[in-house]
Amino acid sequence: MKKVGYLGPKGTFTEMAAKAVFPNAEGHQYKTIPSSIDGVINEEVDIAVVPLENAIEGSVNLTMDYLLHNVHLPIIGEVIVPIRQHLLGLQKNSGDLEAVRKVYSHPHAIAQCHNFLREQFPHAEIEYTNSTGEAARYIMEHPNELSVAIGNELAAEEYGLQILKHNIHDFENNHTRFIIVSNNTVLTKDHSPLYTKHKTTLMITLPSDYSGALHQVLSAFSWRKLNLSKIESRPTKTGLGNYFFVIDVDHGMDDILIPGVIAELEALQCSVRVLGSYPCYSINMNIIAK
Ligand SMILES: O=C(O)C(=O)C[C@]1(C(=O)O)C=C[C@@H](O)C=C1
Repeated sequence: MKKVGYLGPKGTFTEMAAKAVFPNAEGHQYKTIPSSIDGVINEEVDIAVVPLENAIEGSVNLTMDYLLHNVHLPIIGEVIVPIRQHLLGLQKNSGDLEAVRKVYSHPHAIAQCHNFLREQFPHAEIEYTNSTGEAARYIMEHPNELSVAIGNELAAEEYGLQILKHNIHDFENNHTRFIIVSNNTVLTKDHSPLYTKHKTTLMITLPSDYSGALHQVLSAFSWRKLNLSKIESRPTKTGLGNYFFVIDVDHGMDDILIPGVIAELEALQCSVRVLGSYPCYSINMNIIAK
């Protein structure tokens, strides 16, 4: 049986993502995103599932930078999960939300609910936790505090909390994209009925800063009619203004088009690292509810 590592404790969105794609795997919970990735490097687990991008908050830079700078681990899959943030608390505190002193959650969950928090709890303190699951567990463990958490319905169930308010995220179309990394596993379109398409992610470093450099890079994709679904620049961490580009191509690795792009970019003196070519899965609320 495969072992899958993810951000714990029980009741995180990452657990939802991992269980949707690997329903029969043995789950291992880690305290942070880097430690779940290290779990694969240290061979404690076969696979790690980590968040990479949220529709409201943007990229999870911690994940991106850890994969770019700290480890060499291929991306073997992607899963997109709808994110429904709820206000969670103990039943005994449910009657008096005005009395709430502190709101606990993961920084991204807090950021997804900024407007709600400003309107409903203008004077409450925000306490950041390593995950939404950790916030929910904290509320359960501290019944005498006048505190609430932001998290999902799995966490409410796991820690015996009540959903005090449903769907408190500020924008309806809230989704998070998780990536799956592994050294010993290859996923295919047949792995799961949630399959949608294949993608390839490339990390490209330009040789130097000259006019039209990025245009040349992009034209290698455009004349081959390769659609890009994301382009992002991240600091190389070698000095101000030094960046590389991370580009998602809506196309799996093949024998002609992607190798052609790579050869063309290398001829332009760019360096290219393939971060992964992988199947994408997408889940809906009905699957989560099961
Ligand atoms: O705290 C969790 O539940 C997580 O799985 C982390 C995380 C994130 O890092 O963005 C995942 C999905 C949501 O966007 C909020 C938090």
